Amino acid sequence: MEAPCSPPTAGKFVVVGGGIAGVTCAEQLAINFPSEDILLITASPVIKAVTNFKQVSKVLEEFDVEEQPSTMLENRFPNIKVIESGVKQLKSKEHCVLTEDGNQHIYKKLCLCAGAKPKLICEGNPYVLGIRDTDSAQEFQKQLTKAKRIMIIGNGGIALELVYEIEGCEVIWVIKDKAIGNTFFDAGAAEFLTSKLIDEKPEAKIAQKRTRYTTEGRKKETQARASAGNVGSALGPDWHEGLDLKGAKEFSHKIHIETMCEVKKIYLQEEFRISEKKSLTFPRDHHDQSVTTDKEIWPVYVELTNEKIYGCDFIVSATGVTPNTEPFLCGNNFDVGEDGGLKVDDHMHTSLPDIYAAGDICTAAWHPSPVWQQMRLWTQARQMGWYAAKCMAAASVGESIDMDFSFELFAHVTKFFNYKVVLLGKYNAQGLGSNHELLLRCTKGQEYIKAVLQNGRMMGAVLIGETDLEETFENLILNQMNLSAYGEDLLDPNIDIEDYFD
Ligand SMILES: Cc1cc2nc3c(=O)[nH]c(=O)nc-3n(C[C@H](O)[C@H](O)[C@H](O)COP(=O)(O)OP(=O)(O)OC[C@H]3O[C@@H](n4cnc5c(N)ncnc54)[C@H](O)[C@@H]3O)c2cc1C
Ligand SMILES: NC(=O)C1=CN([C@@H]2O[C@H](COP(=O)(O)OP(=O)(O)OC[C@H]3O[C@@H](n4cnc5c(N)ncnc54)[C@H](O)[C@@H]3O)[C@@H](O)[C@H]2O)C=CC1
Repeated sequence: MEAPCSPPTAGKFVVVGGGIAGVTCAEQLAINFPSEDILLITASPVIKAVTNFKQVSKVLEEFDVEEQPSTMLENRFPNIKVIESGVKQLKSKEHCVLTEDGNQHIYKKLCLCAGAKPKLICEGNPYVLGIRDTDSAQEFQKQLTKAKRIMIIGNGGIALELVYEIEGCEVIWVIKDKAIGNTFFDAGAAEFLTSKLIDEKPEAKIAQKRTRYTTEGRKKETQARASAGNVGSALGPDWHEGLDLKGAKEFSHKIHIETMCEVKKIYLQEEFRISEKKSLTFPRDHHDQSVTTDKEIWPVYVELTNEKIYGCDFIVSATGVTPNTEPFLCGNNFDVGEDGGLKVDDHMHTSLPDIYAAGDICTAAWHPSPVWQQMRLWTQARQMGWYAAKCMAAASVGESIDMDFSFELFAHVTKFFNYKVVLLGKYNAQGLGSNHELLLRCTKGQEYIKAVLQNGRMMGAVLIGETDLEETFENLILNQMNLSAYGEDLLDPNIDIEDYFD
């Protein structure tokens, strides 16, 4: 029997999770309260630190992420103490968390930043892999080196990155939608990008921001695992840079896309043999030499809802994430969002006293700005962690603060298919209904620009390629200037629109 937690008289600020959200929150608390001890409890042996942070415009930001041993964080902030152990239970009434190492920790204010885990199409099948942290990415790479054909399910960030990066292996890409990349793009942008997939020649990568990983202290850490049952921190931008994503053969992209369908049934080899069903060969065009033959026997077979069956070496389920809430829910009456996250208000406060949440684990349940939406991304994890710390600090001295400016406008910079991609505001006209217009400019192989307008005001934009328009568009969305008079000039490449709005 565990001893009951003592009452919350001398509790500390406690943060759970060593990802971007948790580390940013702990750092900010440490700065605000230099004479208090801040406890960071994390299941993973390494933490994620934001370095070289640069505010490039009002809302767009750039930074590197370093995976570091937790001692580096403690050295930088002597008042942060890191405990490497998973939280197994939260007793919110007693203001106490219990960790797997058998200890209990009393908090005065707690911030839950335990991230999320892959939402797999089926649990417990050894041929279905998810990618989240360093361990799962390495396992995927190991399997890929032996693979002749894999299947990728899902149409979001991970799938987009994988189909472009994988070489030397046939890829069957199964998507529910008509066009690729539905979480980020409309059909027009998808068409612009698709030409890159058919391009057989690998091209030089453009210089872009990289996630840097420290090697210092990492040797023993790479062998270490997150505490039993827990995942490590999520990977971030350019997670695949250090991995050689090459299959068993010598060629670049070989991708077949099955659109508007899902997985109906997965058969193991023997099950499939008994079923006497027939699988298809890899679809090829006339000048294509297929690497696999009709005679191939695969470890696993997938029947799709369009009745087609393909065999493959393994399946990647890149089908989104589920917030890591289990250890915190039992016995605690949290309000939980439809996506399974802990609902937080505009001060990152959950529905329970003194408990905050930030990053992938939470569901933003405040009334958002008309041009902001939550997406489980690196930048939002940092912004939420930082703002949660500010709110915790203010509340502990009886003050209140205004919502941080970063939640005024959704802004995401990333790279897909070797193009720089900037997404702003309601970039896909999300929630705008039919009452909006789109302005488009596209130069094949170079750039794709889309502006979303409603009642003459810019509500969002997609900028693919080196467009140099992000700051101007960011300002136009933020100041909600009436642009009706400019019409199509707005995207005319012969007009320098920055001059218009200076
Ligand atoms: C493959 C991949 C590529 C991505 N690429 C991008 C990208 O290009 N751009 C972008 O913006 N975003 C990207 N993301 C998303 C981004 O990485 C996440 O949104 C972000 O890192 C979430 O941060 P977090 O701190 O909320 O959670 P996490 O990074 O998941 O951290 C959670 C932490 O909590 C710990 N933890 C979990 N359970 C417990 C427990 N019970 N007790 C104690 N500790 C616990 C974990 O060990 C971990 O340290 C990518 C994600 C993946 C998986
Ligand atoms: N460059 C970037 O910004 C990147 C961001 N990420 C982030 O990492 C996280 C995980 O990435 P993803 O797994 O790609 O999630 P995601 O949320 O980006 O995409 C999930 C995709 O899976 C599809 N899907 C869901 N259930 C399905 C089912 N049963 N069958 C078929 N398809 C299904 C959805 O329609 C969607 O296309 C996300 O938060 C994502 O935003 C990941 C990689 C790159």
